[in-house]
Amino acid sequence: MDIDGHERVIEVTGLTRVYGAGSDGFEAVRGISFSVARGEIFALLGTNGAGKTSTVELLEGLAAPTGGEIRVLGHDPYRERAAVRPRTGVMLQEGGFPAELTVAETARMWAGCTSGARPAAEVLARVGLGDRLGVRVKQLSGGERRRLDLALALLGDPEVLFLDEPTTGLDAEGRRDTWELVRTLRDAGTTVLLTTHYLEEAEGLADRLAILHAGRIAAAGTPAEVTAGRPGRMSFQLPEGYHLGDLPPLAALGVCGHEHEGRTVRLHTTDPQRTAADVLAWADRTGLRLHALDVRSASLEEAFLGIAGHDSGLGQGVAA
Ligand SMILES: Nc1ncnc2c1ncn2[C@@H]1O[C@H](COP(=O)(O)OP(=O)(O)OP(=O)(O)O)[C@@H](O)[C@H]1O
Repeated sequence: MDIDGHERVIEVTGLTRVYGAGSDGFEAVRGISFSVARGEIFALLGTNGAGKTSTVELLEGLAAPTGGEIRVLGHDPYRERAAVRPRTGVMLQEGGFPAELTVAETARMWAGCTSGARPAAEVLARVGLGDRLGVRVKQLSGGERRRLDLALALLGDPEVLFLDEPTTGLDAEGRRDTWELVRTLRDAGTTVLLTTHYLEEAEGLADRLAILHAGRIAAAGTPAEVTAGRPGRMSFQLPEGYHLGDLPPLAALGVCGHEHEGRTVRLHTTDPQRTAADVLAWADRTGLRLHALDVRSASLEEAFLGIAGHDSGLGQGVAA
């Protein structure tokens, strides 16, 4: 089956995963369905404990689902692991490699277990570890370890790449380099499924995404589809002596919610252009200059908070 003419490389239907049994059982994944086309970057986004890792482990064939069905490259990744594994690359959250081995030794060891492995030095250079070949794993920084994990996932030149929080622990530059590499892989036809806490990462990188919340998909689509119809935001500082009540009636400005903290006013609006035009016209009429002026359409962050609530614990402003 196709998505807009592209082959579906990952198909998930009614997937459930229950930990434990009987009345003590906990349903971490509660009947989710989605598919990923060849050459697409698909992000699974969610709060802590939403079920991202539980889902990805099933896609990787590390455990059998409690219910539902998974097809990766047309096969059941658990029952037909031998058919799927050589064509997929997996970057787990914790690589757990022997601390005493060097970067080059680790990659060579891994290459020995990987069918059709690329030369280790080439792959390490690709993730920016070309000058760290002789360094022991225990001496690597957290970010360098994530890059080593990524290199190992790439050794077999996989058709499908699973990345579980690939940029956690990376600094802004390392994160951008990883995004660039993931885009290059996608452009060369690799299908990438990644999990992330970082909204900017999903927004900037993913062709499509699903927001998981409490084991269910709360929203899915392209970043633009997921944010469509969500309120945008206008914020500014009112000059000394002015109050929110001095503005025209908020409902008449298209405002559907607001916050006022100190001198800063934040308006939530379904029509940012109209709200901005009306507020600026009011400021002109009144002879005011509004400082720290900012108008923006709904971001994935707003969509996410709308779904998951304000205690989401998600990373924000990553690349700042
Ligand atoms: N082995 C297990 N036994 C029991 N419960 C588990 C087990 N593994 C995960 N869970 C629970 O399942 C739920 C989903 O966990 P999961 O690790 O899939 O979430 P996640 O979205 O990846 O979260 P995070 O972002 O924190 O990694 C959580 O409530 C977690 O406590």
